[in-house]
Amino acid sequence: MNTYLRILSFARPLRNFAPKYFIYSIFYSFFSVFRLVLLIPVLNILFNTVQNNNIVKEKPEFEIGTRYFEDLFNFYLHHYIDTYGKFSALIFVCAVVFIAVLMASLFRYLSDVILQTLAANLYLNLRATIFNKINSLHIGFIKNGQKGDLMSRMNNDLGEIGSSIISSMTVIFREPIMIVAYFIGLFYISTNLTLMAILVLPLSGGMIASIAKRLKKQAKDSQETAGRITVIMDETLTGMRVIKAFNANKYIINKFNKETTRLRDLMVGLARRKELASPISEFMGVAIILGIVLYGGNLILDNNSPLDGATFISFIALFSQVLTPAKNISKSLTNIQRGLAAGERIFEIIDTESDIKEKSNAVSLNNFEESIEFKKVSFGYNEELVLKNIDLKIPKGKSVALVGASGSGKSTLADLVPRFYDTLSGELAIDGLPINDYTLESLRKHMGIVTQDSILFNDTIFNNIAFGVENPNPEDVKRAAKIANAHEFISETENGYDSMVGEGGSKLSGGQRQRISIARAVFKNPDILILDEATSALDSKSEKLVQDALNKLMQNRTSIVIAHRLSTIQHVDEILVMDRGEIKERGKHEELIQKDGIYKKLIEMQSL
Ligand SMILES: Nc1ncnc2c1ncn2[C@@H]1O[C@H](COP(=O)(O)OP(=O)(O)OP(=O)(O)O)[C@@H](O)[C@H]1O
Repeated sequence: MNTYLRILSFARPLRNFAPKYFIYSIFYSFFSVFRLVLLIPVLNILFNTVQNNNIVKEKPEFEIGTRYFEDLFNFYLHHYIDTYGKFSALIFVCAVVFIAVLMASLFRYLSDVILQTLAANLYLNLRATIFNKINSLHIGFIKNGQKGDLMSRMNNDLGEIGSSIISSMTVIFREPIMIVAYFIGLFYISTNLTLMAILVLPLSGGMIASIAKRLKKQAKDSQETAGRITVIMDETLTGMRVIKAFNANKYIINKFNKETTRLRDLMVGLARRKELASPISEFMGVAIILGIVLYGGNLILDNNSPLDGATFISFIALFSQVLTPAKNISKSLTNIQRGLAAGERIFEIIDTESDIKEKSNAVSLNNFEESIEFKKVSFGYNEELVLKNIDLKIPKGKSVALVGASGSGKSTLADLVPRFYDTLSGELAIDGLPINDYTLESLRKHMGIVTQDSILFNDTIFNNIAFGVENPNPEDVKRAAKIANAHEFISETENGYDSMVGEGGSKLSGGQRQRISIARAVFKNPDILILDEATSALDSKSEKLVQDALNKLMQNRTSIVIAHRLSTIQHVDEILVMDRGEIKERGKHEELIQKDGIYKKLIEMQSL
């Protein structure tokens, strides 16, 4: 129930919808019941059993209450019978029924529109909340949580909420009002019969509730399986080259089939239980009606009863209508379980706290003046330490290069500077103040990052360079592209700076992608540059262009370069040689060569 209310709370502001919806529903229910109660006079006319005690000779005085309307109706009915005959009276009653049906339809439409608007708002707010959350969470969350699983929650689970919770809202909110209205009508027709019917109704309700209860667990299992299927599809699409090259299609197809078969089984199990609800309520409904027919029939056959045939038939007609909303509710209760399970998976994301928290009294880093300093910094993603006791000072304007074997902790060290992760112990300070004391935005404002796999967004070249900046100056964008040796090839594309780069930059070559991401960093003009160098995948001409662009980018900036090709970093102010999370050697290129240690070995290995 809590989850349901929490999902609903996303349809804010409820006060815009609730009162109108409530009023329309009441009108809808009133006219729905009214058109059925009108069956009594219709039947009485047809069966020739119009009772004299109902005759109203004088047009009644207006007063608020059902009595007035009943008398007014009877007055006109008998007026028509007396003046124009029974068929005219029948036309009169049918006309009133027609108007009642029309009004019921109108109010139903109005209330449905309100509910759909509410549903659309709910979707909007829920989507925005998840997306904002994902944007505000720490990097580790995205790396740890599988991307496909997150996508599945945003797509499949949101869809599930739509098809179960939202579509059930009509039922949950309007049908109870309908049931109350029907019961008022039923009591109005016959108190005894209604009381008897009420006694048996909870029985079927209880049976349905017990079915619904078990559904949620199965629903959750099936959504998790659907999530895993999305992960496999995502991986297959991105990794198709590798799958084909390694002849792994069979392996991946088997893996996929295993999960889809499991999903099929879960869905069949779910359907078995869910589909039980309808027949049970159908069966119980007919059983109850039969009971009423026997009980009411007995009353009528006993001639002393105040109940007449026409009233009894109307009662049955009205009662059979109560069963429809009751059945709808029971069906929705089972449906809702799927939505609740989906809601819980979505709330898991919404409730995740970011590991990277900003202090309430955080200050803004307005200008970077002096240095970045690591003081005995240690860090690990889990128990195992990936960085151990790092001591490092990078004065403003200087550049350091991190070299070392794969997995030695180079990227991790660089990731600590923009606070993608927090240190485990020790202190990382900028201008003497721990970076945790600065606001995240002001801290990252000073940083530019060029990653190894240039990340481009499916947008124009222009927007990729001016990424995240509102109303950028086109001249600045062009200047950045020129510095990054990208202007020439951009000008040669069909639409120049307005050319789309394709998904992940797929319409560009590797070197072009890198130069665009370098242009992005140039455009941002950051004080601190973090460079995950990757020129190894490029041909020599492209590599020269990229390297030249990188060198221009690094000029006069404080840079941390993760170097894969040692030939490119010989000019930096300090080279740090990392090994299993520790800085084992440090100094300038020549010093390290003379030292004849790890660095020299690395150089020798690369020149082989
Ligand atoms: N998100 C993560 N969760 C858990 N462990 C991680 C994570 N990222 C990296 N590691 C581990 O931390 C260690 C250091 O990784 P890191 O990426 O910093 O090394 P690197 O020197 O940059 O390597 P490479 O040159 O291959 O990029 C590795 O053992 C790696 O397995």
